[in-house]
Amino acid sequence: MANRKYIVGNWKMNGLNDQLSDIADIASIAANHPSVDAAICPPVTLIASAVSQNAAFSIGAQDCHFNEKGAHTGCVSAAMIKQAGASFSILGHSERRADQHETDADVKAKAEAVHANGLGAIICVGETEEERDAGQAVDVVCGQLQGSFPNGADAKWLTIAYEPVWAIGTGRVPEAADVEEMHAAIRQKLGELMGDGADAVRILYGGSMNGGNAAELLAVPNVDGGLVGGASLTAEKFGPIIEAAAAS
Ligand SMILES: O=C(CO)COP(=O)(O)O
Repeated sequence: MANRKYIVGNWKMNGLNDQLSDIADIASIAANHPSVDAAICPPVTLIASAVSQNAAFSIGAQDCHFNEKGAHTGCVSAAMIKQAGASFSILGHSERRADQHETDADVKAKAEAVHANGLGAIICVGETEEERDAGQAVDVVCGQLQGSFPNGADAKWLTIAYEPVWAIGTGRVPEAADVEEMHAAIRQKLGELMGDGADAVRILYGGSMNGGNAAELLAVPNVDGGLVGGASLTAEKFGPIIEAAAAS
């Protein structure tokens, strides 16, 4: 049976208090499409307000530290994002792997930390353009998945997001056949890593998804949803993606 579609907006470093109304607008579109799981990950500063204003809508974080507490200036723990009201966190986004030198081992530890706090995790993987051109895309992504894979993984709390680095924020989207190949490879790798439960783990596609291409991407086998950046910032842009998921 196909998995329920999961459409997640990653606001990255965008959003001041004024944009809380966009989250409310997105939450009401989501409420009209109960067959789809939708969520927004605003900056950590907006999590508590977004949760208190939209009780029935899922709000996530974009990262957290793997340690419970301590001398980590500027970081937040899994317990902190939970207390703010987040129900899950994106982890290992390529922007963090690149800018913050996050390793697979860091991402694995973060996933185990969020799970220990009763939160869900979306682990991001994806190849660079150089890696794709060199024919290494599947090996790189499966290697990241293996290295980042948490102990105790279960579809109840774990989601994978395939985000080709070269498709993020560029308007470039891979061919459907390439998305299909990668998602099938991720599904197979999940099978090796966790056995029977692998089919229920949702695998999202991310990278320049928008209202115009969502239907085609969401129709690809093993694409169980989307992780959306730029097109998640307003209800006008994000709504059509939720609608495409509902129609898929
Ligand atoms: O990185 C992404 C989501 O995490 C994708 O970003 P864009 O949708 O802006 O390409």
